[in-house]
Parts: sequence; structure tokens; C-alpha cells
Amino acid sequence: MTYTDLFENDDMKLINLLPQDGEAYYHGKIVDTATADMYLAKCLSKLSWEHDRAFIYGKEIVTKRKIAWYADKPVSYTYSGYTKMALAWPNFLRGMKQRVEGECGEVFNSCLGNFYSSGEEGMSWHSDAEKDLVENGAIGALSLGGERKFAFKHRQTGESVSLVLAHGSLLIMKGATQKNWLHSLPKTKRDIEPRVSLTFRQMRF
Ligand SMILES: O=C(O)CCC(=O)C(=O)O
Ligand SMILES: [Fe+2]
Repeated sequence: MTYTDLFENDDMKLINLLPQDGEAYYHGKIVDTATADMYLAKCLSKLSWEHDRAFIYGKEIVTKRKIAWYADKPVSYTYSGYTKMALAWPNFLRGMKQRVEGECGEVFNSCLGNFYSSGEEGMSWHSDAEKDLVENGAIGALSLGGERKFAFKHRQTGESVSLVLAHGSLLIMKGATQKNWLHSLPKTKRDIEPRVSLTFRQMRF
């Protein structure tokens, strides 16, 4: 996809990547490479990364991928038998949130960070429609580091759409997307630099 392909017309209106039943907008790189490098370095050194844990059919699963969780309030949320507590925003992360909000016109109150140390770590098909999130709320994913493929698959038709997320780029999902589409970050054997995604969210407090 080239930069101009992102826009529908000269009004710079972004193209909806999904053909039906949802909205996904790829804003491309919203910060220059030097800024994205700085963001990545800060996230790697300053965020509180932990392996994600869950109980699946009574068995404890510990993901290779690490996560870090921040919100406006020290909310806890429970899933798969684990309770996690959100941490307060470090100033630099609040700055990144504001940069993303300015770009997409949405306001976010929480952020789930994901850290994939190599292409062997990914995220399987899922949707983000937990009861703790605002229904049909927006999710803004700021990608930092190694370029990875991101894929959508329609729940009913199986139709798929995929794109490559550049270093410093922003992807917005909103509207009915989580109800009707699954998404994933496929694993790859290719030699990929570490990647962080900051997924800014709208939680129901
Ligand atoms: O890393 C990504 O870009 C995707 C992350 C994701 O889907 C999630 O955090 O729910
Ligand atoms: Fe997701």
C-alpha cells in the first residue's frame, strides 16, 4: 500500500479497510523515524512488561509475548482467572496517547502495550470486545519497531483483509469491527526486529 492509497479523495479522508460491518483506518506513519525510534526505546526500557497469563481449560498458559497495562484509574480487570491492576500513566506514555488522540480525534483512557521480542511471537485470532470496554469504542494501535503483518477475518464470511504495520504507524479500529471481525498478528519465521504495539482503548470505568 502506498501513502496516497490510504486516502479516498483529495479531502484526505482515510479509506475504510473493511468492506463491510466495521471500520478500520490505517493512518500510516504518524511520527518520523527518529521519533518512533525514541518512542520504542522508551517503551522497552520504561514500561512494566510482564508475560500474560491465563487459565485455558484449567491449564495455566504463560504467553511468550509480554504486556503492560495503563489507565486513568487503578482499575482491575479479571479474565481467565487472573486479576490485573492498571498502572498510572508515565508522562512519556501520556504524551504518546495525546499524539495518537490528536491524529484520530478519539479520546482514550487506557492502554494495553504488547511486546513481541521476535517474529516467533504473535497474537492469534481474537476480537477486543470485553465487557470492560465501551461498546463499539475505538482502539488505536501505535506500532513501534519491526514491521509486522496484521490481518482481519470476517466472523461469518471468512473474508480477509491484511496490511503491514510500519514503525511509527497508527491503525484505528472502531464501530462494529470487534463484533463482526477477528484480527491477528501472525507469527513469522522471517527475522524481525522486536516490536511494541501500544493499543489505546476506551474502558468503561
Ligand atoms: O500488536 C498488535 O498490533 C495487535 C494487538 C492486539 O490485537 C491487541 O492488543 O488486542
Ligand atoms: Fe486485539
